[in-house]
Amino acid sequence: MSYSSVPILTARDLTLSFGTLRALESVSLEVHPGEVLAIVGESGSGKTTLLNTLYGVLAPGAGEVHFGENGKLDRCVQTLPRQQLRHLHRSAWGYVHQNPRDALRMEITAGGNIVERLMAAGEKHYGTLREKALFWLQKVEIDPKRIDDLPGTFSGGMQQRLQIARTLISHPYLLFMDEPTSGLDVSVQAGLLDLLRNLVSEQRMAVILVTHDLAVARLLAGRIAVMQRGRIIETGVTDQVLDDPQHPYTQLLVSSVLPA
Ligand SMILES: Nc1ncnc2c1ncn2[C@@H]1O[C@H](COP(=O)(O)OP(=O)(O)OP(=O)(O)O)[C@@H](O)[C@H]1O
Repeated sequence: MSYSSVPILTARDLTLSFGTLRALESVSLEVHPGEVLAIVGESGSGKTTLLNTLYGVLAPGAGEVHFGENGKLDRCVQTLPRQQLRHLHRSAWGYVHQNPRDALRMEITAGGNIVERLMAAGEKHYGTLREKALFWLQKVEIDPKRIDDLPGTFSGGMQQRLQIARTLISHPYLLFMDEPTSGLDVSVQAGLLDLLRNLVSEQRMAVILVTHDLAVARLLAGRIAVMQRGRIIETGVTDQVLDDPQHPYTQLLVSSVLPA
């Protein structure tokens, strides 16, 4: 795939420290419309820190993240007024957490969870909200009869599906995902990955996906960035990087996970 289009997000020279620990070191990247970029690396390499810095909930010590649609990177995450960042997070961007409980409101029904973004955007009509909730329940393959149940009565995999429905209902153009399938058992993971792959291509979203699982990266991502100790040490088309890794660390990562 070629990326001749203008990116919708760029990061330049991001550096971030936690005390004396350098969690990000001169990280630069670009995300293009409709592409899935996987960020991989071993535990502690800085993947989640990078994702949260791109998303604007962690402030880098140096560097900036610019974004925008329609060919213009005219906004900066770090200087965006807090209220505008919150609005962006509720509408044009989405974030799928590893643990759905970090996103779901456990005290309101499944349907209520799904339509929260629409309500925040001003939709008040009960019939419309109910119809949208039913539509999205079906889309993420949850029995619509569960619409009035609390998320706490759902399995882990179903809670993750609920979180995805709740995030995608506003049709974000950019989705941040942090290990969306880890913590689920293998058969549940497979179904969820299938669903995610279909939704991402159907909704034509760009996705920044953090995963330690190279098989997940291979399945979902067109491009991959490999992190080691806070740096991106190799990046490229996923199949090329995984089939012919150039950096010794990527070679180690691939040989320790993927069958030869
Ligand atoms: N809030 C924090 N305070 C201090 N250190 C932190 C904090 N968050 C992360 N770190 C440290 O920063 C480094 C990068 O952590 P990060 O969570 O980004 O790695 P990761 O690649 O996402 O790891 P994992 O796959 O285990 O989630 C680690 O050494 C971690 O201990």
